[in-house]
Order: sequence, then structure tokens, then C-alpha cells
Amino acid sequence: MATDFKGRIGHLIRDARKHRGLTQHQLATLLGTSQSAINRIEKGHQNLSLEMLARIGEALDSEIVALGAGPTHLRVTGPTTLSGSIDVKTSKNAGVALLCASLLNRGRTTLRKVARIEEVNRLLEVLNSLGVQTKWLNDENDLEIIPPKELDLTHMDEDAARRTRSVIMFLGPLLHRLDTFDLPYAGGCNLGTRTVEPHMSALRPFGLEVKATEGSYHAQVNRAIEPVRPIVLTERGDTVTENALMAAALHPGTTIIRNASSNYMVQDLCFYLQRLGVEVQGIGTTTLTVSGLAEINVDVDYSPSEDPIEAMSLLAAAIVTKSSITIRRVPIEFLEIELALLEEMGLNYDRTDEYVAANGNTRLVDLTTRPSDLHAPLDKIHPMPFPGLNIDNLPFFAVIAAVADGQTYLHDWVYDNRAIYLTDLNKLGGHVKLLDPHRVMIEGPTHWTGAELMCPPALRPAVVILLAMLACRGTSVLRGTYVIHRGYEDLAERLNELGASIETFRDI
Ligand SMILES: CC(=O)N[C@H]1[C@@H](OP(=O)(O)OP(=O)(O)OC[C@H]2O[C@@H](n3ccc(=O)[nH]c3=O)[C@H](O)[C@@H]2O)O[C@H](CO)[C@@H](O)[C@@H]1O
Ligand SMILES: C=C(OP(=O)(O)O)C(=O)O
Repeated sequence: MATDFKGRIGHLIRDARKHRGLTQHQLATLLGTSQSAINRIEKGHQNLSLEMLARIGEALDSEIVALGAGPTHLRVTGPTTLSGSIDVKTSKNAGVALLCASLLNRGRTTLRKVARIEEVNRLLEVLNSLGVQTKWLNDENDLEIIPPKELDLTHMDEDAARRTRSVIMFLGPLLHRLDTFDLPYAGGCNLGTRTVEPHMSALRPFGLEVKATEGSYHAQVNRAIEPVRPIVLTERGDTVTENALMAAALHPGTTIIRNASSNYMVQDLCFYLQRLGVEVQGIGTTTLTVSGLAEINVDVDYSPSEDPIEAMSLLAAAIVTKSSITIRRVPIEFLEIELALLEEMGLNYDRTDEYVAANGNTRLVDLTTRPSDLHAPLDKIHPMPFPGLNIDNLPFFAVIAAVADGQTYLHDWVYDNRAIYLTDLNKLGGHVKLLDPHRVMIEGPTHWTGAELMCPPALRPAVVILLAMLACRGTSVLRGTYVIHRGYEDLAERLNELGASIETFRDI
């Protein structure tokens, strides 16, 4: 038994090492040991101390050998046909923006039905370490946030901060609170280079200068500088727009932001700012005009809207399993192009009349899917900033294309490193050809067969693989699923309620 256990751990370490693209020699150097020791460990011929296991886990940035609590792997038995109804939860991306924006307010912010996901947990850890009081109020996931009189950055939880990219959105609010501060480099999914330069140039007009030092950004604010002309964003990015909005909210005067994103999380942030008393005009367009306040101190209650990406994920689940399910609370205005394309590909579905989300603005519908024979679209599928096919929804078209008849081309121009993960579908029987780092060609239909895979280190591709596993004959295992929990609350459990068979487990 003992040898068996060592062997299993050895296999896990080998898989995680390969996944990180390291040789045994490179891992040995990281750990200050020899290549032959790594070889013995991977073959299960070496006793391992808990300390060594923890160090290996750290070096490989992998939960595979983590000894912490909580599920880390998923075992899926298929094929599955889903049935029943499911509600779309509120969005990760509005959730994290609003957590950062709560720092603008000296009063109490209550956010309703916040997605209880790891990305939110990491940001809460960071906020708590700055002295912000946060409390989950009930089973509905209502969250109360009370900032302290003075923020103390000396004890910032850097480990938590480095695990999320969203911490970059502290820049906008913090520049009003502190003259100098350090923030750790933002982390998040492994999607290739995602620079923060657009954030710097958007915030420079507010007097913020940022120097990248060893492992962190050193920020300094010159209060004599304020925006004198419209801020033109160099990219129509979501978080950069949010940073500019948050900086403008506490700038007493009018700020105009051009080439702003009008995406769903930006809109939620604008509605929240309005509740704070900040005037925001142009919501839903690419020019935002903000009349800021010198101080904000109000008790405010806000309900972020439903997540269009989760809605798309559930649609993809229904399509790949050829199921009829009802997806309730779909934020249709952020999914219209995706649905139009799916209709073109042959999807049959019903939709209810529109109703309004709890934020008082976003249009929702319930969708009921019907099993359909899909065919490849004539043109390539490519995302665009809103109002375009959502950048985070593109990966779901890979698994949809895999069940459609014919050849589908996907062009992921946005991320250098994301399309490549879609080729993992091939391990389940898919025919995905990487044409270059940004383009894949997918040939369907697919005869799915279960397999054991490491989770790709990127949220949406990871969920795409999980959804394909629902359709696979036999048992599949997806290892190291933190990345999924980063963006989805109880996804496996909620799919099980629709009839899926997904078991969560840990090795050790
Ligand atoms: C917390 C949050 O809200 N995250 C979302 C946000 O991240 P975020 O706003 O951080 O996205 P980035 O700024 O990293 O932009 C994504 C990529 O697109 C490129 N880019 C973006 C806009 C543009 O006009 N031109 C351009 O080239 C960037 O250089 C980058 O490589 O927006 C991304 C794109 O919608 C989404 O995938 C993320 O889920
Ligand atoms: C890329 C994503 O998010 P983040 O910006 O949090 O990495 C995503 O939600 O798919």
C-alpha cells in the first residue's frame, strides 16, 4: 500500500512537472536537489516529507500535491443527458470590480447575491488584510463590506493578491487614499502576456506614476496633476475602463473617458457608482462622462447582474449533451450575438419575454434549449469588445463546433496563449487543429471518449474540457480544478442537479 501511495504521488508530480513544461533537471534546480532525486520521487522510490511535498507544490504552482482542504479534481461519468432548470449566477467580473469599487466608499456597501467563487475569496482575503471588514450575511451570498478609516497596506496578503489579476483594480481607488503604495504583480489565468500599460496611461492624468520594481508595482501620486482633457484609452479593455471610472469617481470635477468598454461588468460598476452619488453619463456607449465627488460616505445596497459567460457555459453544456434544459436569468443583452450565431448553426430554443435584473437595468430572459443538429458556420468565429461576441465566450464555441457537422474556424486574437488549450479536446476524441497560436480549426461531429487530463491553466478552456467530458462515453478525470472554482460557484454540483454525474475528489 505504502509503495502504491508513493507511486501515485510520484505520477502526480511528474504530470504537474510536465504540465509546467519543466525537465526533471529544471525542477531539481528549483528545489535545490538533484535530477536523480526527482527521478526517484516520480518513480515512487523515495520517501517524501510533508515539507518537501509542500515545496514541490509551490515550485509547480500546482494543487496536485497540496495538502489543503477542498476538492481539487473532478471525475465525470458519461455520456450525460441533462434536464431541468438552472439559474445563472451573478458575474465574477462585476463581483471583483465592485469589491474594488467599495474602497471608494467610506460607508457600508452591501452587495446582493455575489458569486461565491475563489476569485472573490482571494480579493476578500486581500481586502481583509488591509483592514476592510467583510461579512457574508446569509445563504443568498449577500456580502457586507465596511472599509476602515485608514487603509493599512503594510500587512497586505500578498499570496492572495498574486493569485488574482483583479488586484490591479485597486489602483483607481487607492490613488485617492494614499500618496504612495506598493501592489504585488497581478496574477490570474495563464493566458500569455497581458500588460498593465493601458492602466498606467489611463491613470497618469490623475497623477499616478507606477514603477515596476522587484515583484511589485510602486505607485506614487502627484496631487497637483488632474485630468485636463478627455482620457482616451489605448485599448477598449474592461478592467482598464473600470480603473479609470474609479479614479474619476473620487475626482471632484468632470472626467470624460473615450474608447471605454461598455461591457457588462463596466455597466454594473457604473450603476453602482450612480448609487454612490457619482454622476455617470453614456453607460452602454464608448464615451463615459463622470462627475466625481470629493468624498463618498453612504450606506449603499447593490445587486450585480447575472453572468453572460456562465449563461454561455450552460448553453454549451446543453448543446454538447444534446439536452433540453431551461437556463433562467440569462442576461440576453450580453448574449445576443452568440445566440444569433447559434441559431445560424441550427440551434433550436425558446425564449421568454424579457424581464429586468435586480440591478434595475439589465435585460434577462429564460432560455429553453432543444436537442438540435448543428452545422459549422460559413464564416470564422471571432470575438470583439462589446457589443461583439464576448471574448470569454469564444472558447465555448470550440466544444460546440466539435458537435457540429463540418469545419469551424475560431480566431482568438485576444489572448496569446488560450487557443492552444482547446487542443486538449483531442484527448477526448475531438479534431481540433492548431493553425497558429491564435487560430484553431475544429472538425465535427465528434465521438467523445473519456480520458484523464490535467486541467488547462485557464478558466474558460478548463470549463470547455469539463463540458466535453459530460458527453464522453465512460469515465473522465480532470485534475487540478482550482481554475474552474476561480470563476464558477459549485459548477459540478449544479450540473449534477441537472443529471450530470460529476464527483469531486482529492488524492491525498
Ligand atoms: C476581471 C475581468 O473583468 N476580466 C475580464 C477583462 O480582463 P482585462 O480587462 O484585465 O483584460 P486585458 O486588459 O488583459 O485584455 C485582454 C487582452 O485583450 C487585449 N485587448 C483588449 C482590448 C482591446 O481593445 N485591445 C486588445 O488588444 C489586451 O491587450 C489583452 O491581451 O476583460 C477580458 C477581455 O474582455 C476578459 O477576458 C476578462 O474576463
Ligand atoms: C480571462 C478571464 O478572467 P481574468 O481577467 O479574471 O483572468 C475570464 O474570465 O475568462
